[in-house]
Amino acid sequence: MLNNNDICANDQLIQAEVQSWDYVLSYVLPSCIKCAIELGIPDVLHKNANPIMSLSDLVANLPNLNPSKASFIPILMRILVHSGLFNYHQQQGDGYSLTGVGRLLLEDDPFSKRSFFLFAEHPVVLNTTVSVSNWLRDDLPTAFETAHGKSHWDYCAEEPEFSGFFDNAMTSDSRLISNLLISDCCKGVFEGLTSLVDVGGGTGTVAMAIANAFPSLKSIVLDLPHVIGDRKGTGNLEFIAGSMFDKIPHANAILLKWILHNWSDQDCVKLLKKCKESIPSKEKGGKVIIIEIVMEDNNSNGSNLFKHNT
Ligand SMILES: C[S@@+](CC[C@H](N)C(=O)[O-])C[C@H]1O[C@@H](n2cnc3c(N)ncnc32)[C@H](O)[C@@H]1O
Ligand SMILES: COc1cc(O)c2c(=O)c(O)c(-c3ccc(O)c(O)c3)oc2c1
Repeated sequence: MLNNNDICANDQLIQAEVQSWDYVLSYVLPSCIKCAIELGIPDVLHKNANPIMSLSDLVANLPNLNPSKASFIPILMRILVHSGLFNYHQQQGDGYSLTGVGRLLLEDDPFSKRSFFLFAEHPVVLNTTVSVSNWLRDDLPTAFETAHGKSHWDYCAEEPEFSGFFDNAMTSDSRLISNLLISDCCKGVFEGLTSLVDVGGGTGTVAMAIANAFPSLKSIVLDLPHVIGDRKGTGNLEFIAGSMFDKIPHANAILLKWILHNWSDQDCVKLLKKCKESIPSKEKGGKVIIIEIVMEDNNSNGSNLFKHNT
């Protein structure tokens, strides 16, 4: 048993205590970001900070803030300043402005990540994340099924409100990535292709950018019927509703952006075999282009575990 003097001298314990508060309170920041977005703070700052906006002007311009809650805004702003989303300018007469990452919370920024923040804090997602330990104890394939009784995709087909949040989140990421894909650093991948299927291509943001950048390349978006809806292509862009596990249209190339990570290894093998059936051989120019977030394997322990199991 440690006495008080031992605790005082135990640097490791003090450090662990500090670190544990970081973990315990880590739920605060995402909920503050959601709150700021829903109150319209980033957009109000963007329109009115010239170059900074005072707290009283900010509070007066928030469209749906109940006046009785105005005194809570400084603490919200303090958390968001501390986290690097807003700047606080003390020398220039007390005021706020947006930082570079804060700009990504704007509704109309071309690379806005707003929808991803709102999706990540959606109650359906939060209920999934708190179900992980139950999922590890039951025999269902995903934590989503443990929490909601059906797969994420079946749920989306039945719940247009949640499906909209998900599709908007994916679209927000695709805007930045599609600009990158057609830029000098990546466009070589598409040169010489005459057709491409964006499998699970969602609302078509990436396929549309590729179709515009390469007029002689036909871009096809394949996704589930509730995502394609009544989207119609134009010119060299086509939308097809269907399941990638049934049939993938024939093309020179297939794009899989953020698809494989959603599926088990067995399903990925099934899907990649379907892809192979739909493209020419490698020698004849066929290719599958995969875009995923890759974790670096610097201290190998975690990912080696996975390698042993698969
Ligand atoms: C993580 S999202 C990625 C969307 C898009 N590729 C992107 O990066 O923004 C996965 C997509 O796969 C689609 N999807 C899921 N199951 C599918 C299936 N069986 N056939 C076709 N698309 C499917 C979903 O509707 C969703 O649009
Ligand atoms: C880079 O961040 C990503 C990328 C993705 O492709 C997905 C994704 O596909 C996904 O289903 C989900 C997801 C997470 C929790 C849920 O409860 C849920 O219904 C869906 O999150 C993602 C996050």
